[in-house]
Amino acid sequence: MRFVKRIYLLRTIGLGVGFFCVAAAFVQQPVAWPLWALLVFHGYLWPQVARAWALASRIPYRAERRNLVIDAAFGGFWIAAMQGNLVPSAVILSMLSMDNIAAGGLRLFMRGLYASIAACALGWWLLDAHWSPQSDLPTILACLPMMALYPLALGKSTYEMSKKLAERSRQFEVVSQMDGLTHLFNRRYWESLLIEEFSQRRKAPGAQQKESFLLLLDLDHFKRINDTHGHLVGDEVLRNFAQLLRIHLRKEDLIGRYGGEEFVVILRNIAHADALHLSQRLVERARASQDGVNKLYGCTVSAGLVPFTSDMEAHFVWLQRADHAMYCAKANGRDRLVVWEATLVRNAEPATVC
Ligand SMILES: Nc1nc2c(ncn2[C@@H]2O[C@H](COP(=O)(O)OP(=O)(O)OP(=O)(O)O)[C@@H](O)[C@H]2O)c(=O)[nH]1
Repeated sequence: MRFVKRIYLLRTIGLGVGFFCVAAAFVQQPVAWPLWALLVFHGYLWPQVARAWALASRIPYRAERRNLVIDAAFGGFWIAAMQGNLVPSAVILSMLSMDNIAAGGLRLFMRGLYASIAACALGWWLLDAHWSPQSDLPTILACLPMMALYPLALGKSTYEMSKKLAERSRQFEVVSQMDGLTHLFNRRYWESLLIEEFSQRRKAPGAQQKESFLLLLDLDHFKRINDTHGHLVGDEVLRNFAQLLRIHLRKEDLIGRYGGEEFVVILRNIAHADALHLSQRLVERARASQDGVNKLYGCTVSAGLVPFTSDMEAHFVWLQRADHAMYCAKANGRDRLVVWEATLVRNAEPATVC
């Protein structure tokens, strides 16, 4: 529909001023009234007819491409009717080509060209035309508005469209990075941020004064929320917890939903004591959010915190350590923070201390 609207505007301008090119050639070499009538129809009625026809069809975009080929055929016919009057013929051909290549690339351009050649040959034969390429001064002058106005209109319309496309693709990019429920970063995108942070830290370990931490948070007994209150409330808890993270973390922290009821945060460029304090505060805030607007329906959170250390060979080691620390928090009774350290040994018995 938008394509039809765009072409309608361009066609109205193009044919409105193009009328004068052909009309001037008809004055230079007089023609019979049916050709004048056809010219008036093409110049001022055809844009309306083409739009209505395209909009009434099942696939307006395809119908409009067909209309563009008809435009090209009209162009070819006018060249024959003007007996090859050189300046208006060249202007019409170049404007039509520009139109078709802009609207449908080389393929539409070639289809338009064939249609122009066929209609020109048919017109030449029907009208028994004679090659008469001279253009007098009034004809040349009548072509000037077309040469000046139409490329401007087409350029403006193409610019507007590419601006819209750039905006759309930016929106798509943002949407593709987000988790639909919580509007935090989704796992795929967040993991790419983790890889980036990891490689920056590996490349230049001393570049930042402070450290980077990975924090993994998992809601406790979340299944119970779903089982007791239903999935809609479960979703609400996930959204509320995401909001809690947004409120209490810093703007440089990269927060993602890792999956289900698991959340991950990269705490960038932060002192050890601050990372610890921030993470501990999140656990306490979750515990305190049992009612109020952002309530968690009794859910607490278990968290694992891991500093970046240069002995990690890959980003997933960082993740594994965070998972390990979080698992220890669960195993130690949940609702707590565990900071990873090398002595932390995963125990086979979930109930025992890590
Ligand atoms: N409402 C809702 N539930 C989800 C979503 N994603 C995962 N879940 C549920 O989250 C629950 C996770 O359950 P478990 O893995 O047993 O974890 P838990 O109950 O939190 O237990 P612990 O982690 O051991 O404390 C499952 O019931 C999933 O169906 C979601 O997007 N919305």
